[in-house]
Amino acid sequence: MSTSPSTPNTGPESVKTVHVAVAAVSRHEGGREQVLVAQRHAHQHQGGLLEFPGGKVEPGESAEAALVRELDEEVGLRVPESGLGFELSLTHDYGDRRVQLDLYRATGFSGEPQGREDQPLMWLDVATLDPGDFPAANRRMIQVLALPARTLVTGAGVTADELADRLRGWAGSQCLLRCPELDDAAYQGLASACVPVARNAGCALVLHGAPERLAAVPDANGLHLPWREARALMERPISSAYRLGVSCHDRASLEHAQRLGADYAFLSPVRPTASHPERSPLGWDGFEALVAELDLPVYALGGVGGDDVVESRRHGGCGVAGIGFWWH
Ligand SMILES: Nc1nc2c([nH]c(=O)n2[C@@H]2O[C@H](COP(=O)(O)OP(=O)(O)OP(=O)(O)O)[C@@H](O)[C@H]2O)c(=O)[nH]1
Repeated sequence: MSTSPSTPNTGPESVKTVHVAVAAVSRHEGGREQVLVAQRHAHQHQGGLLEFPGGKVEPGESAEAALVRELDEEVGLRVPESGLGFELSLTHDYGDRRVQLDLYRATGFSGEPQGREDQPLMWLDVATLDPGDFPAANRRMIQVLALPARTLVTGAGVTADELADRLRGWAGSQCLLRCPELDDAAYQGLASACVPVARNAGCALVLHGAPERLAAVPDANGLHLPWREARALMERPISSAYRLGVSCHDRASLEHAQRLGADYAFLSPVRPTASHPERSPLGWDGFEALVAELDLPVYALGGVGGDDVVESRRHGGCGVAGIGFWWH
C-alpha cells in the first residue's frame, strides 16, 4: 500500500497484476454525498456486482490520465485532472487476477452520466453503500469514502463557544469531544451544548468515554472508547446507527477493536509527540505493518498534520486524527 498512485505493482509471473484507476464521482443532494455507481455486465470479471467507473491504466499512462479517458469513454463525463483528488491505493488478489486499484474522488465534472457500454448507472448515498454489492477489493474503498479524512480531537478546557470558533473551516470532519478532566455530569452538560455547535459547523460530534455518555446525549453522532473502556468489552456496546471508535496502540488492540465491530480505530503514536514522550513512535512503516490486512479503517494519530491524509492512506490508513494541527 505504500505504492504511489501511478506505479503498477509487480507480482509472480503466473498471476497477472492489472493496474486499474477508478473514480468515486461525487455530488451532493439534500446535504448527503452521493457517488456514481455502475453495474458490471454478467460476462465480466466480478460480473453482476456494482463498481466505480474506471478501467485499466495503459502502459506509459498515468492513473489520472487513464481516469479522464475512461470516464469519458464509459460514462460520458468530462473531468479535468484537476477535478480528481487521490483517495487511496490498494492491491487485491482475486486468485485468477491481482488488481492494483487507485481510487480518486471526482468532484469537478461536466456532462450528464450515461452508460455508454449499456451498463446501468445509479447515484447512491456514500453513507449507505453496501460493500457486499461490490467486488471484494472495494470494501476498503467504501470504508474510506464513508469516513471523514480528519478527526479533530478537542484540546484542554474546551467550551461550546470556543468549539464554535475553532470548527470554522472544518466542515466535513468529525470532532471528538475529549475532556478527561470532566466528571460525567459536567461532560454531559458540555456535550449537550456542543451537539448543535458541531451540526451547524457541518461536523459529526463523537463523544469520548464509556457507553453511558452516549446514552445520556443520544443526539451525538458516535462514541469513541479509550482503550481502558474497550478492553473490558466483549461486543459492540452501541447501535450501528452511531459511529464507534477505539483508541489502539498495537496489533492486539486493533484486532480487539475489529472484533467489537468498531467503525474505525486510532493508532498512535506515529511520530514523536510532546504529550507522550515515553512512547516510541511507530513511523509510517510501523503504522503500515500494524494495519495491514485488517478490515478496520485506522486513523494515524500522534505528531501528524492535517496535510498527512494522503500519507496515511498510502500506508493503509483512512486519515489523520489529532489536537495539534487544528487546536493551537
Ligand atoms: N472499473 C472497476 N473495476 C474494478 C472495481 N473493483 C474491482 O475489483 N475492479 C476490478 O478491476 C478490473 C477492472 O478491469 P476493467 O473493468 O477495465 O476490465 P474488465 O474486467 O471489464 O475487462 P477485461 O476482460 O478486459 O479484463 C476488473 O478485474 C475488476 O473486477 C471497481 O470499482 N471499478
